Amino acid sequence: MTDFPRIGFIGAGNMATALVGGLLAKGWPASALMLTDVSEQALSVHAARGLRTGTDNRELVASVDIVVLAVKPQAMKAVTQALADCPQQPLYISIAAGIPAQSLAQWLGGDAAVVRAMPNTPALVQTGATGLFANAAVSHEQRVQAEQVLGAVGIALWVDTETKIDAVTAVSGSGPAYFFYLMEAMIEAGVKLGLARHDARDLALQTALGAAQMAITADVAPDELRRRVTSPKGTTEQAVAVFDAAGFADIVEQAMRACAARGVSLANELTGA
Ligand SMILES: NC(=O)C1=CN([C@@H]2O[C@H](COP(=O)(O)OP(=O)(O)OC[C@H]3O[C@@H](n4cnc5c(N)ncnc54)[C@H](OP(=O)(O)O)[C@@H]3O)[C@@H](O)[C@H]2O)C=CC1
Ligand SMILES: O=C(O)[C@@H]1CCC=N1
Repeated sequence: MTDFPRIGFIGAGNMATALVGGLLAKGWPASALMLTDVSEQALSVHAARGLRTGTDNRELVASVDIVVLAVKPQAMKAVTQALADCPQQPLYISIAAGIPAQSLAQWLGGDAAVVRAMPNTPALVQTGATGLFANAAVSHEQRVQAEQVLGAVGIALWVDTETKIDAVTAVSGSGPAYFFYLMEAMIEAGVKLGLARHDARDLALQTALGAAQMAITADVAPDELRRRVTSPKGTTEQAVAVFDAAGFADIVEQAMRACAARGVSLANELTGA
């Protein structure tokens, strides 16, 4: 094995593109990355920067150490069943929401080594957050490899039960969308308050970056950081009161519960459980 395991991505869409971009930026050699997709258009951006691309998933399995299954959950059964009789035994890393490792291993022929990973798109800029779960067929060396790949583009942590992957999906897999949604809303509100759109955008995004950076580096929790912004009888207090009156924390919890529940219902729909 080289220092950089060869990684093949089946599905060259949003998440695979974010992971590949993050790995390249981190110094992963382009020669160790390969992608397949049914869409030539999805592959063209990768081919243009010198990566190996193709449409034959079995050929990809034969030429890599790790196969990242990066198709939509709805396509996963057909994609994996078509690989069941491949003689090679790579490590499979599925990034699909919902689909259990046991179903994947069964579709892949029975005893495949499967890591379920739930990454997120900030992997593109090395600030990804990934939860990992390994089935019993995954060796210690393969666990290290999975961590090496996902850890190259952000933080990667193991969860001890597979059901927690749905919770990871609710927090960090889908999480970037929640923050983008808040950014969108803040920009629109800033414009309504009289700012030029580009100023509202610059201020909102820099504030998101600054708040995340502070929350990560501070020695106190986010609630204390919030209190430090909230002067008694001041302006922030008024904004927070409006959030509270609308049930902000409850809304966030309901949204995240719906997200995690969709992981479960996807599994039921797509595995016949
Ligand atoms: N987007 C995100 O933020 C995250 C996504 N995920 C998971 O990642 C997976 C991919 O999501 P995302 O990247 O957003 O989806 P995309 O639809 O952007 O990418 C999937 C790609 O796979 C292609 N594809 C379909 N069938 C095959 C096949 N048989 N062989 C090879 N490629 C095929 C699709 O082509 P076509 O469109 O023509 O069908 C598409 O280009 C999903 O399972 C999702 O749950 C996990 C974490 C975060
Ligand atoms: O929305 C989805 O289903 C995928 C999984 C997590 C983020 N995007």
